[in-house]
Amino acid sequence: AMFKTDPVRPDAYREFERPLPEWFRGAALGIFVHWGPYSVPAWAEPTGELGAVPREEWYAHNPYAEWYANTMRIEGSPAQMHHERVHGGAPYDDFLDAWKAEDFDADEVLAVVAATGAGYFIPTTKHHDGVTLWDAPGTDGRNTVARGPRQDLIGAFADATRAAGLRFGVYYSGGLDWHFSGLPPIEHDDDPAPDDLAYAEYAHDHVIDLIDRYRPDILWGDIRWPVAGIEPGPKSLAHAFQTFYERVPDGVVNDRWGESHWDFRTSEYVHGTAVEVGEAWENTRGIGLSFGHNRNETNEHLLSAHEAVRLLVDVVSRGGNLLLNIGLEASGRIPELQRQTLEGIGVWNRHYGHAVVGARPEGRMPASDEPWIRWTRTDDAVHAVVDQTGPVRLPDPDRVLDESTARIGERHVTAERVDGGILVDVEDAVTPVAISFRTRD
Ligand SMILES: C[C@@H]1N[C@H](CNC(=O)c2cc3ccccc3[nH]2)[C@@H](O)[C@H](O)[C@@H]1O
Repeated sequence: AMFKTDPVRPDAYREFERPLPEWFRGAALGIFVHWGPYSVPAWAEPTGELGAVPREEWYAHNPYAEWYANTMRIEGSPAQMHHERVHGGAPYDDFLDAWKAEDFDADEVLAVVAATGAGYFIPTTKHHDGVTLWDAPGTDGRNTVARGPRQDLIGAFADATRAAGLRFGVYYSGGLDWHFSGLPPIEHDDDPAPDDLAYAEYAHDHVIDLIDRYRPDILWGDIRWPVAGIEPGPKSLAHAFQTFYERVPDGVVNDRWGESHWDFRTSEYVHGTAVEVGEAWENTRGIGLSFGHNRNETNEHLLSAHEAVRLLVDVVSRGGNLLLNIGLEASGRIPELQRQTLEGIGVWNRHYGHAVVGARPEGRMPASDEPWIRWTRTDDAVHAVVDQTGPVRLPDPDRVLDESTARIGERHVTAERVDGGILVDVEDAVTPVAISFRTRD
């Protein structure tokens, strides 16, 4: 199947296993960017979230606007009708030439990203349409240096990310490349994907080039790796991982490189129970229903800042990171609705980031979500994040904590033990509220 099953770790890849670097484990939040020729039409049906849409509907009504090159080729799909009506059925590559990135300023994007409190930033370098955002080997000019933006967008992002003091990652679509493979549109989960050695070596050379030129801290593969590239050989995936860890000793790779190796697991929209255990995992999603910008998305489709913060706190309380995606407009601007959510996350993190950045699970999961509460732990403190104000009764935490040290942000608050719990008076605060206690063990 095209999507990852539960990858096994062949012996040939065991040499790459290592402890998860603290910089990744404690990061809490990463920001993704999907940006490509698909950002010109920026059109998809806001069908629903991955996991909530029946699989038989998914491909012809794909809410992922970055799948436009596939959806527009499906007979009778609304995207095909849209493409005929609005773009006269023109070749997809016309969008590469129409993509000007005229308002793009990498430092401006990274200023918004850094203000969220995120610890890392990952742009797409090649999505499923095969267009590379740098002058990648073998692309024969089908890239953003030779055409469209006429700029090494990955280099610009890498420099701006480092200048902003964040870790830098690269997303690479290993499992799908509709241009290279020339296959018919995908309409079912198990439709074929490029698996031959020629493609595996082509993709290997791209990953090596990204490592050599941008020294990414994260290799974020997608879908999977071509099977022919898993086998030993001069251009095998093992060679790429070897090169990566030599150049970036505290680098990490995700779990979408086929049956090979991973430093951290990933889930997408739907929380994957098999994946979300321990502390080496990440949940990714768009701010809306799509990763690529979709002009059809309105407020109702997007996470508000409040909803995004609750998701962030929930993920961190269970040991993971949240990788939240921005779909940039073709111009290079951040869509206004998405910017509002990002700014709201930043406001919250300025108040309560101490409860999530560098935090670990506190070791209990709430029985229910009424009232909603999530616990985290940092070096010498325990944090109860609640989503209400007024008198709040915290269920008795297993850890012995000193209720006399209760704080909300910098402010000391009164907390008293009442039958089997701790009563805290939460006055006007930014919700959700992190109530912090010193531990006394
Ligand atoms: C970030 C997102 N990834 C999609 C491919 N998804 C997977 O390979 C995938 C989904 C998923 C869900 C649970 C566990 C593993 C998974 N892999 C792409 O098809 C989207 O365009 C977008 O780039």
